[in-house]
Amino acid sequence: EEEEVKHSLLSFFTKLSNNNGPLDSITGWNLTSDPCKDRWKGIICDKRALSVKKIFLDGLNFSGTFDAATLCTAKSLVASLTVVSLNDNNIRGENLEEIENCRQLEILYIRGNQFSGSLPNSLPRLINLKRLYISNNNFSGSLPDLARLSGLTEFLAQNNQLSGAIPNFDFANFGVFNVSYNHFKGPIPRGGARFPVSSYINNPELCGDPLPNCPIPLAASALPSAPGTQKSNGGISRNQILMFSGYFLLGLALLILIILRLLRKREKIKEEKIEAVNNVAAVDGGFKKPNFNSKDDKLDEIKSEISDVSGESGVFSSSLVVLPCSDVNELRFENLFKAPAELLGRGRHGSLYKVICEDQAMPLAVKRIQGWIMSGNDFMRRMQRLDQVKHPNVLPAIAFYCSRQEKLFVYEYQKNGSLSKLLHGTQRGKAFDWSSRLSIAATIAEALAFMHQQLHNDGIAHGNLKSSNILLNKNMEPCISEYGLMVVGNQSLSVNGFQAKEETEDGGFKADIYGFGVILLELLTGKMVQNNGMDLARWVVSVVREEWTVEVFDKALIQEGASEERMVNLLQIAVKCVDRSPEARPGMKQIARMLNTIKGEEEERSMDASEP
Ligand SMILES: Nc1ncnc2c1ncn2[C@@H]1O[C@H](COP(=O)(O)OP(=O)(O)OP(=O)(O)O)[C@@H](O)[C@H]1O
Repeated sequence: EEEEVKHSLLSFFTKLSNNNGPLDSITGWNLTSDPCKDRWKGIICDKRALSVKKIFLDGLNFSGTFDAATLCTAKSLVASLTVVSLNDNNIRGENLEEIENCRQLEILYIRGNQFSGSLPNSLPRLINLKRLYISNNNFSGSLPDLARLSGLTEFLAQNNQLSGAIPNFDFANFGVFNVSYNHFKGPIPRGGARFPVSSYINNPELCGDPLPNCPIPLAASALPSAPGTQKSNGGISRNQILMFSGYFLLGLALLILIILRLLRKREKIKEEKIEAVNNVAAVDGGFKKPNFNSKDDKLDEIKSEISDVSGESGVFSSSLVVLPCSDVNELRFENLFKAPAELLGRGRHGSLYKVICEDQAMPLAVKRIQGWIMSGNDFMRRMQRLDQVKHPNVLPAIAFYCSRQEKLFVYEYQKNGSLSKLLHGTQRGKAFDWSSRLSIAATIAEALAFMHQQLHNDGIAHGNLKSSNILLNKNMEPCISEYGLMVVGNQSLSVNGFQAKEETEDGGFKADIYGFGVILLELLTGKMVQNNGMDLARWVVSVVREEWTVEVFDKALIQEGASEERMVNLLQIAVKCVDRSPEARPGMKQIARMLNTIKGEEEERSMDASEP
């Protein structure tokens, strides 16, 4: 039997590698060794090293064929094989119908290959299948009835040529689902609206929630009219009359709503004027008063955008507050708005502009947040408190502005970009080695622990911690930016793994821990974050649970020879930070301590290595 398994694996690999290429360079795959005991590359066996459980050959440049007939023949192999993962190669398919013989298969990942033609009709007979990734191939034709697979929880099929209807999946079971960029048509089955539009886009004939409604089929209007819907003498049926009166009433209601909104807007502008005057009064004690005399109405992009919302420019000028210890020359509101501004990003919570003021030595970054509901006095108190707590690795605001509808925050522009850019930007590939990553993680942890400790009683957490908010200063040291710009009970409740239902006093702080955990995962995996890091966290946790821990790490780190032991230690901290339950997440002080221990060990090792 063992021989049979070996033969079957070897012929499978030979076909995968097209009789050349990687197979030659992958040592150990031969008839004289044992796939489990001799740990063939890409093979994972059960704990007693008796049977092959998983085949994991992602990104190895295979350009041959996936022959399901060779893989799924040896009896003892098909009885134990649960995972086949061949993502990101250049493989085509052969005898795919035979896949049904690999009946224990739970995971089939063949994303990012050259598969074409129809999906095997036998797929729904893989009754243990839980995850199927076939995205970024050239599969065409309609999907087999995958809805029969009651255990299927993840299905990624984007970027193929698939057509026909989406099977009637029980979406309640799904954690991940994407069929975008295909040719699917017809209505999205019930429950499909659980997933965002991006899971369905670019299927021109697909319709229904969350996409626009499906057109009413023409056939229905061509049907003979039922009794009671007879046309009247004038040619219009009773139903049509009812429908038109419905439209008329709806139109009327809309008109009334618009008038009401306009009236309310006028009222708000009035209130805002009053509040702005109050704001100026409130800042006398703690802050430098702005030097202002603007009545200019030739404002640039930001100003006009803001004016759209407020309708009045002078109101804003009066409440720009410049913080005392900032390094800027007299910062005047009118100069800020006259200066050329470049939109750097429009995030979930606001927009960020780079502004170059003539009278300032350095460019500024201006963050604009809308819809933050907080009274002028509370806001001023918050900013005053934030200004009292300083840490060299937390970027302070230089100035801010507050109105009822929006807040502006002015920072020094950091030309070295963010941690997110460093990890995922065009510079990716430039050495960003393990010890630098570890050092950045430890520095952020210390800074965040300090801020949490100082501001705990004030209830001011960061609220939106993520790698794009970790900026690199001129010495390439990490600085936490935008601390305290999101408020618990407001925007932050739905972000960073912190759901409204879990609201507690410590909510914002626990959300920061989650955000920090996601940053650690980004540093370890090199992977991009989507969906507030929940996808990355879920993926890492599932891989770790499947005992593939090493597979999560960034290939650059593995190639560099980074210490697996310390990476695993860091991963363990990250996994604790992204625990679904906020109470189970450790505190920042404890995290900083653990990180410093790992960093200390790393430094000791490099000192040992450099000693003669
Ligand atoms: N002071 C700064 N100097 C230089 N770049 C900055 C500065 N602050 C932010 N950035 C960068 O500008 C880009 C846009 O910032 P923005 O804050 O709008 O994005 P975001 O953090 O993804 O969104 P949000 O905070 O609304 O969730 C990001 O890449 C960010 O790293």
